[in-house]
Amino acid sequence: MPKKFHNSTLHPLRKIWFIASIMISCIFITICSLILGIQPGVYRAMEIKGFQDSEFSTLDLSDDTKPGNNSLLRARHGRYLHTLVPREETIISHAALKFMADKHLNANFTPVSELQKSDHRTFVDELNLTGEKRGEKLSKYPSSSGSFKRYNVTRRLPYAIIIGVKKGGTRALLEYLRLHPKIKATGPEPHFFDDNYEKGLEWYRQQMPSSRRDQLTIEKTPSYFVTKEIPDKVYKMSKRTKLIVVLRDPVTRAISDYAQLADRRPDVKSFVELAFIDNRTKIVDTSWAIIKIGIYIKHLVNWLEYFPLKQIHFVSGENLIKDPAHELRLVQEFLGLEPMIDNSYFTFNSTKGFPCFRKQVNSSHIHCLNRDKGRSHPAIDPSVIKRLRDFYKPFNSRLYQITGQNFGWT
Ligand SMILES: Nc1ncnc2c1ncn2[C@@H]1O[C@H](COP(=O)(O)OS(=O)(=O)O)[C@@H](OP(=O)(O)O)[C@H]1O
Repeated sequence: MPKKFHNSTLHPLRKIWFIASIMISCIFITICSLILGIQPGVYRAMEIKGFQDSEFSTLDLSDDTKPGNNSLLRARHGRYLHTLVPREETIISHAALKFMADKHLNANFTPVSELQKSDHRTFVDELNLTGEKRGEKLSKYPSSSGSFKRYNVTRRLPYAIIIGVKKGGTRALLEYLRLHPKIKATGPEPHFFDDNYEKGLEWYRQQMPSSRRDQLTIEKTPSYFVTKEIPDKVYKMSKRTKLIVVLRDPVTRAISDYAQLADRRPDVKSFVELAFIDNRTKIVDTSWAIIKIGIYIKHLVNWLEYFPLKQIHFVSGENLIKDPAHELRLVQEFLGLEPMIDNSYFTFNSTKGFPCFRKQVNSSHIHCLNRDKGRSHPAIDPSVIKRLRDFYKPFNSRLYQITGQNFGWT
């Protein structure tokens, strides 16, 4: 098996769509299709990956980039290979450089258009992904050595999405994740896949915050989880998208959702009137959205048609309040990040009844979510609560079974 290095530091060239790809018997460097403006596929010695398939999700194109004086690697073993070493700020992975040096290999250039003419095989599953546009502005950040290196700062389609659930604690989770230096998160919910889909992926990308190439972009729109058509749409954007769902006891969730509704529409009917088809028989009205959202397993099944379970991370909404650092550790792990958000960021605010947090670990300034998070709930008769708990029980059991996670709702 050839050993693969994913080179996330190569610097592609303007005009001439060069590829940075090295294949010398055991080294194979891949690069993202977007950079080249060509479909993912295998082009002789190089592999072009789809946008999200490649961590290299930036377009490092700048107007002043020109081919440098280095030249393409030409393999000695009958196979040719291509890479680019255009200018001094172009960095090839150390592994590749060392290998080249060890083998006394030279560099050279070959336009991608030429490579495309030669044998080409397309990966079917990564077609038509769009992502970042060419020619985005480059920003400068000081490197650790004190000199300036070019880092591509641009807006990127999300690497992970908090897809639900409404009133689960999604805002808290997003704000906590924002504390991680490798995470960039949206502010408002973009509602791309439900309300703005016709605007296209470029519109969606524009809703994202700018990020460096070593940062992950995350958005949250809790309505995604319960909308049937959305898994397909997310899959079409990228089947690699990581999905996060914050789940909270469906009965408390329903009451929380109702409390918000009643805040906005004081003339709304009582919870009991809406929750049951008939108050006397106490048949639960499953057509009421506030009830329907809580049948989590039903919605999850739609996602599982497109995404494997291991690509979906479930956060316990209750634990997120009780022990945010623990839940955050699991999420950071899931995202493949070094765990940096720990206990030292959180402090429990007993007046609010929720954790609040500091944005910098040493800061004395504490932030809490605003007043529409953690609002007081209307008092609901215990018999109503019991009836709803009984209603959700079989669905919850199935959820525990499928996810392998017991959320402990009774
Ligand atoms: N730190 C902190 N501060 C305040 N609130 C917190 C926090 N952590 C979790 N929660 C719970 O988040 C619930 C709101 O969930 P969402 O943010 O998903 O709501 S929304 O769907 O975006 O409207 C919100 O629901 P309510 O208590 O019913 O308001 C809270 O229970």
